[in-house]
Amino acid sequence: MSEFKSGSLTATNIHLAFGSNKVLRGIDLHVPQGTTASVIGPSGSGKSTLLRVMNRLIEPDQGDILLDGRSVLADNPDELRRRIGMVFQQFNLFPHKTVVQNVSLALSKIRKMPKDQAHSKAMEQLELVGLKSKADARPGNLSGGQQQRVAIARALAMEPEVMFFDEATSALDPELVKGVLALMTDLSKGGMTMVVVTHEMGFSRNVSDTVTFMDGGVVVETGPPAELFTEPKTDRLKGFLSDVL
Ligand SMILES: Nc1ncnc2c1ncn2[C@@H]1O[C@H](COP(=O)(O)OP(=O)(O)OP(=O)(O)O)[C@@H](O)[C@H]1O
Repeated sequence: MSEFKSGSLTATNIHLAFGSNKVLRGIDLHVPQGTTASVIGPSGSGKSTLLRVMNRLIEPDQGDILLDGRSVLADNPDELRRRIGMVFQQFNLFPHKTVVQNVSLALSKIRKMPKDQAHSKAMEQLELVGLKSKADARPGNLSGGQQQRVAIARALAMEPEVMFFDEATSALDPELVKGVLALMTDLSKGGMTMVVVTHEMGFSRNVSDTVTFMDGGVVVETGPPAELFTEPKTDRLKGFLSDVL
């Protein structure tokens, strides 16, 4: 998997409040092209909100977001969301469409690709995630792990420059987590630029290039996994790791 279009992603001094709840308080995150950044931290620390701000599902109160060094805040948010693929905890597949239709729909509707072309592109993506044989099934007849792989195929079909994963394995039964993490690992090794919010410390430690530990809406520590996991500098990270490892 080395054919990805890929860009660098930078967020600088991001602030966001929901009413009086200051959820993001000056976040900086730099994800060089072709690398994987994992974002870890306790529940409520602002990780999911940060992803949503970076693809402009939510507008920041302050700060900038740059793709390939250029600010995207003035662009049409729909255009940005085409450049950043997102995979959520819930797969949000259309239950009454087939698997291949779920993948091809956005290609024909948003990319305006002719239907037969969208279908072959969708089949290619399903092959990539190991689910070509399920093309004509309904999502409800697939396991949760397979459904999540369809959601990943759907995002990849749009040829994003960056992929966001927001707790992509949290809703899965433990035995299904492995397959999805293996696919994410393949994407990472294949050179996709990725931001992965995760509770999977094994992925964060063994696959990501950098780890960012958030707590209370700020970045407490960031660096290579070997550093953060073996020599945490702050009591907050030490405490978090002793709880989760
Ligand atoms: N749409 C919203 N409106 C109001 N408050 C929100 C909204 N979304 C998130 N919040 C609040 O923002 C804070 C951070 O939430 P967020 O989901 O970003 O945390 P998280 O680190 O991803 O947590 P988790 O690991 O549990 O998913 C929480 O206090 C949450 O209640």
